Amino acid sequence: MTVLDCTHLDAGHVRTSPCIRGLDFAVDEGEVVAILGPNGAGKTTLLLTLSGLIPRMGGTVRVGGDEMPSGNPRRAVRAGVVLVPDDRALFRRLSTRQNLRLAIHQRTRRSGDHTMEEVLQYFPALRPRLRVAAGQLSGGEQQMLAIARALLQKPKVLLIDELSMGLAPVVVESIMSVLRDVAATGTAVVLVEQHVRLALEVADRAVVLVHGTVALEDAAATLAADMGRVERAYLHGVGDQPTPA
Ligand SMILES: Nc1ncnc2c1ncn2[C@@H]1O[C@H](COP(=O)(O)OP(=O)(O)OP(=O)(O)O)[C@@H](O)[C@H]1O
Repeated sequence: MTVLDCTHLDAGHVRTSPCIRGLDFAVDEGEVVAILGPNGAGKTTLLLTLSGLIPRMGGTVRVGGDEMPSGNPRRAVRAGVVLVPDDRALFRRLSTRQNLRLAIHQRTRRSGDHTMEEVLQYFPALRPRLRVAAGQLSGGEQQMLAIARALLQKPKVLLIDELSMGLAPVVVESIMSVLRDVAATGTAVVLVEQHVRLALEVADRAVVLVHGTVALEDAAATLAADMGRVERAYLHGVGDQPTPA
């Protein structure tokens, strides 16, 4: 069942020139979708718009069938749309446990919220690090903490911007496998990723954004088996043109 549905979405930072134009995009419960595309394609802008951190310029965003007001991050979180931003936005001087406690304190009153214990089961590596300041954690541990904190909000749609940034591939793979477990519980996961191969390994479906529109969209496994299509979409903004002779 569709959990997030955008139609004719226009978004951006300068009203006269939206960098997302007329985007139609939907995600099902339990689906992992990778948003790929070259620098400046509008991937981060899309996540910021979906999470209400910047107002949209046109179109609609529905979560569980309910239309979201534009530019209302609290409402987005209440509806179940939770963002892990690319800078991870941790309280660096607070301990791992304090960061998690703050998230529990902030969470909404929806029933069935995750407890700290439940999210630590996803990331057991954080257990011995609970007293350590977030700023002292390794990059991988910080990313785990950022995702654990987001899970405490009991997201219906988890948006993650550049999970792999600054992390070794082996660390990224282990975090991505946790995301598959999260998706198996029905949470939709939307990953903006520069690391195309790793993203295609974990995702069910991938969307290549170029200049704010969908240049290519297909099952991740299909794209992983034909990276030439992905490369052509990046280079030319079209995914299905024949390779030039
Ligand atoms: N705060 C801002 N003010 C004005 N323009 C911005 C701002 N942030 C991004 N942009 C512009 O919006 C466009 C889309 O940027 P966005 O960061 O969404 O792209 P992206 O696909 O996430 O790329 P990257 O991988 O480089 O982050 C770019 O042209 C960028 O220069």
